Amino acid sequence: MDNDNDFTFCKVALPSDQENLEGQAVPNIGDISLRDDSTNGAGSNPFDSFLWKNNSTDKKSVKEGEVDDLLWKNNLTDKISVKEGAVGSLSFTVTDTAPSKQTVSVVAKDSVKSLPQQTTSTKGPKVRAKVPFEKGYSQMDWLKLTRTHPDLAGLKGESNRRLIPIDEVKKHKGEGSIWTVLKGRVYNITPYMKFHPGGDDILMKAAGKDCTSLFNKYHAWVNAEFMLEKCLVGTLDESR
Ligand code: HEM
Repeated sequence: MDNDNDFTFCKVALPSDQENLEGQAVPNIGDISLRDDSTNGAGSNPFDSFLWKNNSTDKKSVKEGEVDDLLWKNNLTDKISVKEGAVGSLSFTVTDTAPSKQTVSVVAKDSVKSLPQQTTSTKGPKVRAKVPFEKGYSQMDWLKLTRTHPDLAGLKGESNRRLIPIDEVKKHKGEGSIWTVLKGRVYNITPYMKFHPGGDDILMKAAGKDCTSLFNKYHAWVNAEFMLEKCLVGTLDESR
């Protein structure tokens, strides 16, 4: 038989630029999952519009320095290590969030060029005063309560269009009844205390006074008008 016609054992050479790929695989490949990072998460969380004033991508797109916020939101409070590399035409990022769990994002190099916002920062996460919520006190639970409770504001039939002097607000700063003023509106936040993601201790700073500047200092983006809608007791009477 003429060996030139037998292709059975013909060796196929690798393209020269891939010759060294063998053995270059990501270690522990079995522990690595693939994640599509091409979306920025906007709209994927049912609370996005509930918690935040608008669905602007400002907060949720990953920009240099904003990764901390995203990590915090996803409860990734542990130290994060981010490794980047490239295999052929793919670049990858390995995010080590916990000792036993690794996540790798693989994106084509070309798409990275066309999406300049998909950058990561290896800067350590900021320490945020996030308080783990007690069972039954998540933001989902609060949303449900606002939809089912007949009188969260404790109005007992009174109108919530009443003008309320600050002196009256000051009287409601104790355990049984806690009012606050936010952007000119008076809210009975007593039922919200245990649902506050920053904790009820810090929210006590709002008790019996105008908390607008504190509120804006911590989270101006939070949609309090909507969240506390059912806690509205009136409008602050600024003339007194
Ligand atoms: C009275 C109306 C308030 C409402 C409806 C409210 C609501 C919220 C919400 C929804 C979050 C989670 C934020 C997020 O996921 O990005 C949060 C966190 C937090 N809030 Fe408030 N809050 C209020 C007032 C305040 C006040 C007056 C303070 C400070 C005295 C405060 C301090 C915090 C802190 C420290 C956190 C956690 C850390 C952070 O997100 O930076 N909050 N609050």
